[in-house]
Amino acid sequence: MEGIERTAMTDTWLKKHRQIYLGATRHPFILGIRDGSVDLSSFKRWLGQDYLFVRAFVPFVASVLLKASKESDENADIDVLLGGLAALNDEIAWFKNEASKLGVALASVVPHPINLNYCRFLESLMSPDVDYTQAITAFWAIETVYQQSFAHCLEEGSKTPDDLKQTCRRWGNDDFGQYCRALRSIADRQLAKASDDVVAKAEVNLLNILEHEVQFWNMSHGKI
Ligand SMILES: Cc1ncc(CNC=O)c(N)n1
Repeated sequence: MEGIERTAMTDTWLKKHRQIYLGATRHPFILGIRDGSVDLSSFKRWLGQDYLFVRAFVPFVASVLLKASKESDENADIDVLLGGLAALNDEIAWFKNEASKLGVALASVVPHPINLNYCRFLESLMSPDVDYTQAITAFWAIETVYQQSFAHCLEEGSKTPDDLKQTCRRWGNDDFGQYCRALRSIADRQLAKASDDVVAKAEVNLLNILEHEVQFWNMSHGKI
């Protein structure tokens, strides 16, 4: 392998699965935010469900941190993951504040079956049988879908209403973009030294995540 640079795995996958990836990051719900046509009831439904998702995401991120501490020799990985947990702490406070502004009672939000399904998938990734490479790759994918989706709503030419801009900035800001790039480079480093079996599993997980994310956005319509 010496002297031969393997192309970054995530790059290969995003090219190979471009259409599915765009299905998750350019979903009609996001396009509706971007052009201002989204309705408030959809936004509120997404907010309530995503709050529940984020609460379930915390133990998943903790499990990735635990795997990093056991399986990675890089202290820097822990720093990145700890930053991720700190961001989730802010995020939960933001959800509570946003929900109270919009009159969404978080304590009485009933988790939708699509949400429960995604949370069950997260739980399966927390198993000790799932190694650090798979866990960090899944983590990168989940964060990146939100980063890319909301950054799209802030690009030149977008007509995102002012009151939705702060939501978009939460995931679409440059720091979050930098953080996602850090996760991506950890994932690529791990994938470059992983067995074919682990790489294959990580790719299947990526496809599952993209599908879960599409379903999650679909939920905002309230028709399913
Ligand atoms: C369904 C879903 N996917 C990804 C994220 C982004 N990560 C943490 O906030 C999220 N909030 N919700």
